[in-house]
Amino acid sequence: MNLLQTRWEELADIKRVLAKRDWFPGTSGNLAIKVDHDPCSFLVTASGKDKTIETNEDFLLVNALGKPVNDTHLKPSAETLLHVEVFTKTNAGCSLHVHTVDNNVISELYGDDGSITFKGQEIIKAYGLWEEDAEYTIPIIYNHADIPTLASEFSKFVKKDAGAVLIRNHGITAWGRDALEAKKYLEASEFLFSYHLKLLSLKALKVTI
Ligand SMILES: CSC[C@@H](O)[C@@H](O)C(=O)COP(=O)(O)O
Ligand SMILES: [Zn+2]
Repeated sequence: MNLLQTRWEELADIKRVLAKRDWFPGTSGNLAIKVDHDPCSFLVTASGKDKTIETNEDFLLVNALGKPVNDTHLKPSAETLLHVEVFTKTNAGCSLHVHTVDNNVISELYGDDGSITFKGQEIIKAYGLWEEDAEYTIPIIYNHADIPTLASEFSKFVKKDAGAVLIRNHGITAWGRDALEAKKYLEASEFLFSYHLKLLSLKALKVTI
């Protein structure tokens, strides 16, 4: 198998797993995996497709500008420019974007604060933070409809080879040095969102009864 096929299979595996979790409602979400560093090229999901279905047209190869490398009728994801920021500013190898109810609610609850910080949770180790009092902060940005504007706002928080950014009432983009790390950041974040919302609801219930 050549490098392109290997990366295709890796991304297809992640897409299959995330689809099983219902993390692509209404055709939302997009995934990207780096193929080459110099010049930069990456596979990205084709735009507007039902990402729960597997086809041989799920991904296309794009360059550092997010433009298709080969002649194709496929359109790169509408949010390809965000993945461009990840791959051109860091050594990340994979970038994942999903819309979930939990990430949308968290982004709305804490959107005015501009970030949410988690602490005192074992799963924070998934971000590579092993100290007992470790904290992990996820920035929350405004959901600009203009994608170049959204990408440039997003870019302000793309500083490390692995990370996560919430887009208010839209979704999350998480990335890592490889597919495993990007998935780990994404899953840890969704775990923390779900835990936090459950805890808030139960605390509110306790107050009212
Ligand atoms: C129906 S989801 C809205 C889309 O604009 C977008 O946010 C999204 O995540 C999927 O867009 P896509 O172009 O398929 O990658
Ligand atoms: Zn989106």
